[in-house]
Amino acid sequence: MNKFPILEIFGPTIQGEGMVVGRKTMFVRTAGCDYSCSWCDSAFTWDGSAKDDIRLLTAEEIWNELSETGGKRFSHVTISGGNPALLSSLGELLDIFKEKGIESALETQGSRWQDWFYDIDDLTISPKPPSSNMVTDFKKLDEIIKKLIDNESSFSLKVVVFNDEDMQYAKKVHKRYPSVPFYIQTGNPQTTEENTTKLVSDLLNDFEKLIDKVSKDDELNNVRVLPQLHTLVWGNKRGV
Ligand SMILES: C[S@@+](CC[C@H](N)C(=O)[O-])C[C@H]1O[C@@H](n2cnc3c(N)ncnc32)[C@H](O)[C@@H]1O
Ligand SMILES: Nc1nc2[nH]cc(C(=O)O)c2c(=O)[nH]1
Ligand code: SF4
Ligand SMILES: [Mg+2]
Repeated sequence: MNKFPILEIFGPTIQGEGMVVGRKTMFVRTAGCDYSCSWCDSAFTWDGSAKDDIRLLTAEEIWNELSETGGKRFSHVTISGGNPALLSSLGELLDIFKEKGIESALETQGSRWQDWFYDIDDLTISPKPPSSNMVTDFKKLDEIIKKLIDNESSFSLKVVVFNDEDMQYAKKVHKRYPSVPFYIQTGNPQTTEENTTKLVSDLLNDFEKLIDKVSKDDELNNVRVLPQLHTLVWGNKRGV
């Protein structure tokens, strides 16, 4: 039995981001990432600060905990991290979902491929813009996107935008893969702010500015602009 490093299992809540925003879902958050984005809102998955909370669980144990936590009140599970695509055997969990009639979503940055991506219902690839300090391997990303297009997978691209340079990057990604549904998401620069009223007010301002930029840009006609809905509701709270 393979074991997977798990940091959080929570829900039901709503998917706060991207292609299935608003969908009622459970979350499974894996530990470990091959990136270290400067603004990561889940840095505890890779910076060592929550290393004592990591549990090694089998797919069956993850399923049992999802069932105990969510009861009969869910039909969809989102796998996020960290980068869940580091886990080559995670297909074992997707086999259980299939058997139980549960739909799945994945959040990953497009740095690694796994064949179990084919079994995900709503797959989000979120390449990282310059403000993250990460560098996109476009050869790898090309390979991943080609496989998903050839398989007719339901997937999207989501780029978080903090500044004009990020917007240029977002445009470059959208141009490179014009047939892939494209989402632009507000960046949260205050991931440790505890004053939710202030945070939400600032984020709504940033969201408005982002909408304005996209509205004025003739290369961004076929895109969707979204905030992180969960952050607008719960601020930087974990496990929601
Ligand atoms: C925490 S990541 C985990 C999954 C995967 N490592 C990835 O980055 O796609 C989940 C999503 O949150 C986004 N995200 C992380 N920090 C953020 C921030 N400060 N503001 C807005 N979105 C953020 C990421 O870009 C990604 O789309
Ligand atoms: N409600 C909610 N929606 C989310 N969408 C992506 C999340 C993530 O951290 O990957 C996330 C999260 O942590 N909570
Ligand atoms: S790739 Fe995702 S989890 Fe990893 S550091 Fe970046 S935002 Fe955080
Ligand atoms: Mg998050």
